[in-house]
Amino acid sequence: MAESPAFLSAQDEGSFAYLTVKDRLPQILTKAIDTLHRHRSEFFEKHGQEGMEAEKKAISLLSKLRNEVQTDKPIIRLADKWVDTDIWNQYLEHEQSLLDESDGEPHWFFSPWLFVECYMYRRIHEAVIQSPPIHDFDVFKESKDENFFESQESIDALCMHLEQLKPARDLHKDQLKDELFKLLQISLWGNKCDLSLSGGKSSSQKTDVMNSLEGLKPFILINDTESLWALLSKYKKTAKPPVVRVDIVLDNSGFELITDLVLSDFLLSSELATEIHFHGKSIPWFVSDVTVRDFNWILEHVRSSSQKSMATCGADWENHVKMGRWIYHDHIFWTLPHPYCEMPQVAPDLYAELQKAHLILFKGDLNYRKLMSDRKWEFTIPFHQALCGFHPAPLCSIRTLKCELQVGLQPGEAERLMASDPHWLTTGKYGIFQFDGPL
Ligand SMILES: O=P(O)(O)OC[C@@]1(O)O[C@H](CO)[C@@H](O)[C@@H]1O
Ligand SMILES: [Mn+2]
Repeated sequence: MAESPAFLSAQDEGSFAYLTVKDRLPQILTKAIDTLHRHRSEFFEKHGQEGMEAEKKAISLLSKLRNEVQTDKPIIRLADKWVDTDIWNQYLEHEQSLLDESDGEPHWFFSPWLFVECYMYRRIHEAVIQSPPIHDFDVFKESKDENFFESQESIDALCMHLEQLKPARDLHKDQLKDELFKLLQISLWGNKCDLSLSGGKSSSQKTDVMNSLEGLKPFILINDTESLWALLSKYKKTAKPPVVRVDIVLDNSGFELITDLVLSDFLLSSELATEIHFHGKSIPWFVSDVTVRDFNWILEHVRSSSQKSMATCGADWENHVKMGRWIYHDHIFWTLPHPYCEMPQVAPDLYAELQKAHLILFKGDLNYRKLMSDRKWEFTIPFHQALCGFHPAPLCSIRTLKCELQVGLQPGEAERLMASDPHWLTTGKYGIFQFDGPL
C-alpha cells in the first residue's frame, strides 16, 4: 500500500497549523487566564482564601504553558493523576521514539499538529484539576453559555419549525426526505459556530439559518445526503421497524448542539431512527466542545425557556433521555490525540459500541482531522482510502472546512476553489457531507 503522507504540523511556516500554534493557541490560553482572573471574587466567596490561592496556582500553570508554546519548548509529561494520564505519557514516549537524535524532543512547532493541539487542551485540564478546590471549573463554560444566550432568536425559530413538523411520521415520503435534508444542512452550518476557530471570540448564530439554506447550497462541496436518505429510509420500509440506531459524535455546544438535538428529535419523530446515541467530551475541549454538563445545561435551559416552542421541545428532549431513546456517552478516547484508525487498538470497547450503530454522524472539523489521521492527503484521494480501515459502521462526516485537509474532491476542483477563494479550506465558509457506506 502507498506510503501515508506526512502529518499536518507547524513545521510548515505560514500554514494554518503554524498560525494556530503561533497565534491562536496562545490567544486561547490568554482568554482562559483572563476568565480565571475574572472569577476570583466568586472563588473567594465560595472557598475563601483557599479559592484565591487555587486561582493563582491555575493561572501560573496556564501562564507557564503559554510560555512553553510561545518559546517552542519540549512537550513534557503530564504530572496529574487522571484516568488517561498514562495513555498520554505513553503517546508522548511514542512520539519521542519516532525522532532522530538530531530532532531532539517532541516540541510545539515540530510535532504533529493534532498531537500538540490536543495536548494543549489536556494541559489546561491538568492545570485546573491540580488547583483544588476549583478543580472542576470549566474555563470555557462562560463562552459556551454565551453562545447559547446570543443565539436565542435562531434557536426559537428552529424549535418552532420542528414543532410544526411533528408528528413527522405522517409526512409524505417526499416531504420527509426534503425536511431531513433541511435539518442536515442546518446541523452542518451550525458547525460554523466554533469558538476555537474564533479564538474564543463570540461565534453565535444571529441570523435565521433556515432562510439561508438555498443561498448556502453552492458552498456544499461534497453532498452525500442521498446516501443517508437511502440508508435510513430503507429501514423505515420494514413492516415492524427494528431498532434503528444513529450515533452522533458531537462537536460544539451552544447553537450547534441545538441543531443536532433538533435533527435527532426529527429522526425519532419521523421514525427514521428509534434511538440516538450522543458522544461528547469527558473534559473541556477545543473551547466549545460539548461535555455532559453542557448537554444537561442546554436541555434544562431549553425546557425552562419562556418561549413556548423551545419549552415544548425541551420537555420532549428531556423525555427522550428519560425514556432511554436518547443516550449520552463520553468515552475518554474522544479527548486523546489518537487518529480514529487507532481506535480498535486503543479503545476496543468504544469501537465495539460504535459497531452497534446503523449510521454514525461525525460533526465538525476536529473529528474530520482525526478520521483522516490529520495527514496531508491529496485532495482527490478517496475518503474510504484515507480512513485507513476505520469503519465501525456506515459513517458520514458533517463538517465545515476549518483546516488545510480535504479528500474526495474531483480532479481540478481544489485548484478552482483556490483560484476563487485562497482561504477556502480554513474559514468555515464551505461544508461537506462525506459518506463511507456499508462495506
Ligand atoms: O471541530 P470544530 O469545532 O469544527 O473545529 C475545530 C477547530 O476550530 O480547531 C482546529 C484549529 O484550532 C481546527 O480543526 C478547527 O479550526
Ligand atoms: Mn469543536
